[in-house]
Amino acid sequence: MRAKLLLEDGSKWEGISFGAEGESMGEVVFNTGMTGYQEVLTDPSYCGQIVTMTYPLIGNYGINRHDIESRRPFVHGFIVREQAEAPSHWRSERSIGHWLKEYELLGLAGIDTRQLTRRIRVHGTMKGILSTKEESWDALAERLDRQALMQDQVARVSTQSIHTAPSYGPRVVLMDFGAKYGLQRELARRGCDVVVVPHHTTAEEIERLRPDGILLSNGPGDPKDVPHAIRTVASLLGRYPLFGICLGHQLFALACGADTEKMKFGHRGSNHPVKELASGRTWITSQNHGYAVRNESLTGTPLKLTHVALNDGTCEGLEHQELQAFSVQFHPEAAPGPHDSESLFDRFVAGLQPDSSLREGGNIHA
Ligand SMILES: NC(=O)CC[C@H](N)C(=O)O
Repeated sequence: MRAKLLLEDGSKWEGISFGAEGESMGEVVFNTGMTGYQEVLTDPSYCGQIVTMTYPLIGNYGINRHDIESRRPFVHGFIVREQAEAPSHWRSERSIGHWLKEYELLGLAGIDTRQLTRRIRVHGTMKGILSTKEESWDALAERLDRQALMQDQVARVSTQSIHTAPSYGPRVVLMDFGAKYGLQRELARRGCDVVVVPHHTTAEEIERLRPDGILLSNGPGDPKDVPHAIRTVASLLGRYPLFGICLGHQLFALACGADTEKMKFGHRGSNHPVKELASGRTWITSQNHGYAVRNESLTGTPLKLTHVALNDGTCEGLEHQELQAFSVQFHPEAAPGPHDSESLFDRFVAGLQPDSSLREGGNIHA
């Protein structure tokens, strides 16, 4: 079956459908990872986006039950040069096409993804519509025109209710704006007592959970679309040690008086070089963001720039100069990607001071 993609700039792309049938609209972005497509598809930060992979062959090691990063894929469509119909890997359970169909997601293969990526790099990310329907480009253009990009992605992907992963270590409240499983995995590895809370949880509700620290998760969309979360972060500041990742980093910056802006085409891939300014060391990082904290907006705030992207000089990390709070724009949990920066979780957890009556082996009722 054929499938079409129409972009906001009027460019038309035709290829082969490999997922569900129907129609889907979203912001068309590209990811440069050579592997890790399953983690990309299930990263809730891609909610509302149609993702193009620049690597030409995707799906060759199939889909397995280990590499998912959330309860389901949240992308609005997937575009590849070539889809491997017969994956080969001992962990593989099915092909990417079968899996996309199960979740009623559209896939488009057989187009020149390099040309599409160059177009996005020149024009910036754009709205696009994918369709398997037999109809004119004009009809498609009309519907693309009428639909706006969504702004409520965080509410769509965040947990609906509080859930816990109890342990004896420091209690971390993970504010879920669309958290990847990797964040919980890293906290669990360090023995943390994790409480995951919905995006709209207030500072008072969080206080009642008696946390030792707060982790602000990654998540989709513009950080300014969740003003309630910015207010909550502002009132948690100084009361608990705080660590922000990706959207969490942007919310932390906004809560401290800095500003964010939309990037032309963002950073999405598994090999983005970032310089840690204190040591002069370069880390290779996993990234997925379309917004960034404006470096100039840091003037007059209590924030210090700690990490910069080597490709374009944009802000990749911040630290509060008086309070125990820091954040990074990239993904220290990787998944997919290199583990150069995972020590950031050690730094966060080492700075937490758990209630001593709850130490492992101790009598919690003493
Ligand atoms: N991965 C993320 O948390 C992304 C943050 C934000 N949605 C952005 O695109 O910049």
